[in-house]
Amino acid sequence: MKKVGLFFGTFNPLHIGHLILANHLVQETDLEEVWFVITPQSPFKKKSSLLDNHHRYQMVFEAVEEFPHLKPSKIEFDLPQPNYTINTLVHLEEKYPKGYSFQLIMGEDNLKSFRKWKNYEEILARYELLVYPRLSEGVVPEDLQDHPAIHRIEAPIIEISSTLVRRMHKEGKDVRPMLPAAVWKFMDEMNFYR
Ligand SMILES: Nc1ncnc2c1ncn2[C@@H]1O[C@H](COP(=O)(O)OP(=O)(O)OP(=O)(O)O)[C@@H](O)[C@H]1O
Ligand SMILES: O=C(O)c1ccc[n+]([C@@H]2O[C@H](COP(=O)([O-])O)[C@@H](O)[C@H]2O)c1
Repeated sequence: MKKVGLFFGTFNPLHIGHLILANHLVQETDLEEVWFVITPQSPFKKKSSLLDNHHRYQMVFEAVEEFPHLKPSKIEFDLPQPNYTINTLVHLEEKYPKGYSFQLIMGEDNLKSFRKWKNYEEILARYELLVYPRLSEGVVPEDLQDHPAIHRIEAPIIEISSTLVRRMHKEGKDVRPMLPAAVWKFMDEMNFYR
């Protein structure tokens, strides 16, 4: 049984915060692989300045190419939008009926609003959540604090965001240290987020 951690996001673009976290999980937990699931349309996010799915995929693909345990996933590209994670999980179980066991990777910020996710109770009944620390406002709801399906894991906190990268880049500032080299190269060549 291959243990796969699913890391959902818009990755607009992927930055080193995402990459460091995914690598940390693969190195420090019993996850064999982490899949970056590129979400076409996140339920609570606006579509403004969102690059085409395939361009976001391409950047993840190039960034993880040299890391054999990290993979990009297009699984949500043909699913209805906005992309509810429960639907994707059902689809994944159909596509990989044997040999894989999936867990969800989630930042503590998302856990705080997790009760707004579609069918979150069903997700918790069927999947383990690996929750890593983030700096964020608010509190984790009491019923999720000691939930048996929720596992806290240690990981470095790197508080940068794609929004910050896009904003600074648009202002003509240097963002290269925040991006994997391949992401920067593609973004620059394609004139993204200008
Ligand atoms: N610096 C970070 N460290 C760890 N996890 C992060 C970091 N930034 C975002 N994440 C998490 O990674 C997942 C995918 O992130 P997403 O693509 O939404 O990036 P983002 O940087 O938050 O984007 P945006 O600024 O465009 O909203 C989300 O679950 C998000 O909480
Ligand atoms: O299923 C839901 O209801 C749901 C609600 C919000 C977010 N998600 C998933 O979580 C991912 C990260 O969310 P966000 O808002 O931090 O970008 C996003 O790409 C979706 O895959 C899922």
